[in-house]
Amino acid sequence: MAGLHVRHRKTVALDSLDLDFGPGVHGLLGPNGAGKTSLIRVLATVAAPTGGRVEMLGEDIGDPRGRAAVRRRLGYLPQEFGYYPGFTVREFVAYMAWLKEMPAADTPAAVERAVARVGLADRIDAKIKTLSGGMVRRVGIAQAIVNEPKVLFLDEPTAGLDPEQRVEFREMLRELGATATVLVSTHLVEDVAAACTEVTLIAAGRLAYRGTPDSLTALGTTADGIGDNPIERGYTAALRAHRESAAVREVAAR
Ligand SMILES: Nc1ncnc2c1ncn2[C@@H]1O[C@H](COP(=O)(O)OP(=O)(O)OP(=O)(O)O)[C@@H](O)[C@H]1O
Repeated sequence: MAGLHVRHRKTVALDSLDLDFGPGVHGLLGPNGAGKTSLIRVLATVAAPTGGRVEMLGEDIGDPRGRAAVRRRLGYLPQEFGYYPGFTVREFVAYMAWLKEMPAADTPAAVERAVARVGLADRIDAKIKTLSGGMVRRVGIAQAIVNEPKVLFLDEPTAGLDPEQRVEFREMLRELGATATVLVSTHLVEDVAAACTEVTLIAAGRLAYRGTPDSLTALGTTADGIGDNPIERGYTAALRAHRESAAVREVAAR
């Protein structure tokens, strides 16, 4: 993507962002209001940017035909996902497969595979309204992966999962990252350390840091950050360094 700009009324959520994501699992980190959801919504083609260009899977998503082609190969779990409480898990995931224009003949097996992958095979015919919050989150992940997407966007996917499910989820992320580009927004720095191949940190709509989880951890052992473990210290140190250089640039521009 190049020069990506998103504005919500007077708030600039993304400020001329230039980024590329290759195969693997990318952790998207940043403080509240950094612009993570705004970025994911544009990449998932549910919101149009106010400026800039995004190319994905060889298509320009600013073009309706490119967007339609990408949507069939894309998976998206929104931060808050809407579902029909009276639907069963099977019905809901099948409905999402239909929206993604999957061939009807492939859908039943694909639904069962996706639901099994998130550990809900035994609840596939339960109504969603009877599931716990963490299980509903897993239904959200199942609908995102039902079409075996080449690009997958997950906005806070581990919110509401219990510790055991989070560990299982990280394992699934690593598997998904072997064949797809996965972008995961999270506040849980330890999820990033465990499952991501690359970390992108944004702050106030700009790129603040990019590197591997190991390089962020290394930063936490040498730089002056705060946190309970090296990667958390790396995160806070990178954020601080970015804010200091942004302040210097602002003074210089006056
Ligand atoms: N619909 C909206 N109307 C007005 N302002 C918005 C809207 N959506 C987002 N914003 C603003 O845009 C900025 C970026 O928000 P965004 O939700 O993308 O951040 P985030 O990094 O996902 O935050 P969080 O970690 O809290 O989920 C924030 O200042 C937010 O207040």
